[in-house]
Amino acid sequence: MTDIVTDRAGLLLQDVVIRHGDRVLVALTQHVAPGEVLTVMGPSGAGKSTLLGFIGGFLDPVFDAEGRVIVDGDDITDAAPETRHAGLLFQDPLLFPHMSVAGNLMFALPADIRGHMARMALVDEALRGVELEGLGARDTETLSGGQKARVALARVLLSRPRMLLLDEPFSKLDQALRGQMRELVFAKARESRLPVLLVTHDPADAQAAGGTTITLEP
Ligand SMILES: Nc1ncnc2c1ncn2[C@@H]1O[C@H](COP(=O)(O)OP(=O)(O)OP(=O)(O)O)[C@@H](O)[C@H]1O
Repeated sequence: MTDIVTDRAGLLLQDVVIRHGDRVLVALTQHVAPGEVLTVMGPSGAGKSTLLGFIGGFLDPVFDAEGRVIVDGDDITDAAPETRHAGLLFQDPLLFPHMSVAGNLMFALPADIRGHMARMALVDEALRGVELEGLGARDTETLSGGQKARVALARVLLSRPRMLLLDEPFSKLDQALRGQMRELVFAKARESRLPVLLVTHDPADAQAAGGTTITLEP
């Protein structure tokens, strides 16, 4: 066991080992401070998405996992996925099609925020936060790739996450958009003091993230 203080803020992965049969895919202990990024790199099949699945609570049962996932001192290792409050972003923005931007964002708002006006105000604020002010009424199908990525980010932030788990979220964007989007995501994480785990194949993402980078072995 690694001797680590578990009550500090941020995301702590303590003595995590993930196996598939006899193969050890992941073996690590890492702490990600609020607002900081841990970048996970490594070749295809190394286990990057598997690690995200373990943290988010959606690890396929073909894997054996041990170790603890601790967020702001709370041990969530055995918690149901929906109670972990992980904000997930993937390559694909996964927006609900043929629904307005505001409709997509409304879905993410916690149920304890009541009243249409209060909910709309939060949606509008979230849209301003990702520089999409005034686009609430648009059908998501009519948005550009970069705009869809911003809506996906706004939706995740509205869900009041305790951490961000990002699986190659910039890889479908072209070079210029990719740079803008990663700056926006990292800025929002710092602003909201969210620890971030970023899976990527792009060393430029790791460099822009500025935190620790680990490389999983094939
Ligand atoms: N449901 C599953 N059943 C069996 N093997 C699986 C399953 N999911 C993943 N694997 C295997 O586990 C290993 C790790 O997969 P994982 O998706 O975590 O890799 P990755 O590093 O994210 O790869 P990529 O960069 O291609 O996304 C791979 O060998 C993969 O084939």
